[in-house]
Amino acid sequence: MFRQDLLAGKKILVTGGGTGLGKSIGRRYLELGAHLVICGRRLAVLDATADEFRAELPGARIDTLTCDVRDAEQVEAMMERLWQTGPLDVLVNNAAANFIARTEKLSARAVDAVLNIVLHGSFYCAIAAGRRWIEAGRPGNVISTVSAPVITGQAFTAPSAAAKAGVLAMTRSLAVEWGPKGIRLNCVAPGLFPTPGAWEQLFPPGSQVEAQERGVPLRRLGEHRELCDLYAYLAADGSGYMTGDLIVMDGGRWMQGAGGPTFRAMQDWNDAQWDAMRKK
Ligand SMILES: CCCCC/C=C/C(=O)SCCNC(=O)CCNC(=O)[C@H](O)C(C)(C)COP(=O)(O)OP(=O)(O)OC[C@H]1O[C@@H](n2cnc3c(N)ncnc32)[C@H](O)[C@@H]1OP(=O)(O)O
Ligand SMILES: NC(=O)C1=CN([C@@H]2O[C@H](COP(=O)(O)OP(=O)(O)OC[C@H]3O[C@@H](n4cnc5c(N)ncnc54)[C@H](OP(=O)(O)O)[C@@H]3O)[C@@H](O)[C@H]2O)C=CC1
Repeated sequence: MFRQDLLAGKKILVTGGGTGLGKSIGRRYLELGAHLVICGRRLAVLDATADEFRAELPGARIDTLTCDVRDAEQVEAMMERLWQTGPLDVLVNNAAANFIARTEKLSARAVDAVLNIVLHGSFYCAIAAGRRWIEAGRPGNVISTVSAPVITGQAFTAPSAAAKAGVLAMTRSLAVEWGPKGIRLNCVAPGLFPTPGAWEQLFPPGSQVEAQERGVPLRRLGEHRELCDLYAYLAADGSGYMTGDLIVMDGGRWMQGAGGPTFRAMQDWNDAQWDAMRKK
């Protein structure tokens, strides 16, 4: 889809880049010539991913940095180290946490566990990068991973929905505040893109009442490559006029809600069922 050197010369940080979607996005950035930096809390996970990438893509430039994004001091220290080898061009706020629970049963620590990673972590990273871009008079680019519940809300995952909605509000606020300085920010809301992390937390064995594809108008799950190409586009200069946007890539899943189960069932009606309905 893209020229192989689309991202050559760009240094890109993917938070939570050692696993799941962050790992897939990082791999795509490397394929397209970027200098990739990944961070997360577990160095062994980051190093294993980096080793895998180096074996797959000889010559790939990849650095690993441990950082708990909940801690503003660790974020500052990470950015300082990262900048020592040259400025960052793109920040991808991907690190997140989520779990299913009845909201009235959540402890304060449980609420904070999600809000601190998703909302505070994304804020700390955006400010630490943004301040450096502004001081240096450089353009910047922030891509934040949110989810469709920023539009709809989502029962039993209220802290994640609220935190991601906060990240969208941050994105739109800073798109205006920092736009004149050449810094742009956008959000991506992926639908169902299987990863061990998300599936362990959100779809435990036995919890499914129907095949997950049934809830998606396009009747399939997302492929990582499809999502990664969107992140590649957003990281590239060719998307330079996009800012403050929310791009949902979910096969139409989030729009199912308004029709309810009856209209959803109609997606699978045959001609006889439509004829019977007309004759009534
Ligand atoms: C298509 C649908 C849209 C989906 C959108 C979003 C998807 C995702 O974000 S998927 C990403 C999934 N990946 C992860 O969650 C990985 C990171 N997760 C974690 O690190 C843990 O799961 C964490 C969130 C619990 C944080 O770990 P840690 O900081 O080590 O926290 P503790 O284990 O000490 O727990 C803190 C606090 O939270 C309570 N708690 C933990 N799990 C649950 C639960 N399932 N239900 C209720 N409460 C939970 C835990 O008990 C602690 O509270 P206190 O007991 O009061 O101390
Ligand atoms: N998979 C899907 O279908 C969907 C995913 N998303 C979003 O996509 C993103 C990736 O999720 P996914 O790949 O599925 O799940 P993962 O669990 O694989 O990814 C979460 C990543 O965040 C890192 N992380 C968690 N807490 C911290 C922290 N405090 N500091 C630094 N890093 C941290 C984890 O690494 P470590 O534990 O080592 O710190 C891990 O690499 C998330 O933003 C998620 O909300 C949104 C909608 C759907």
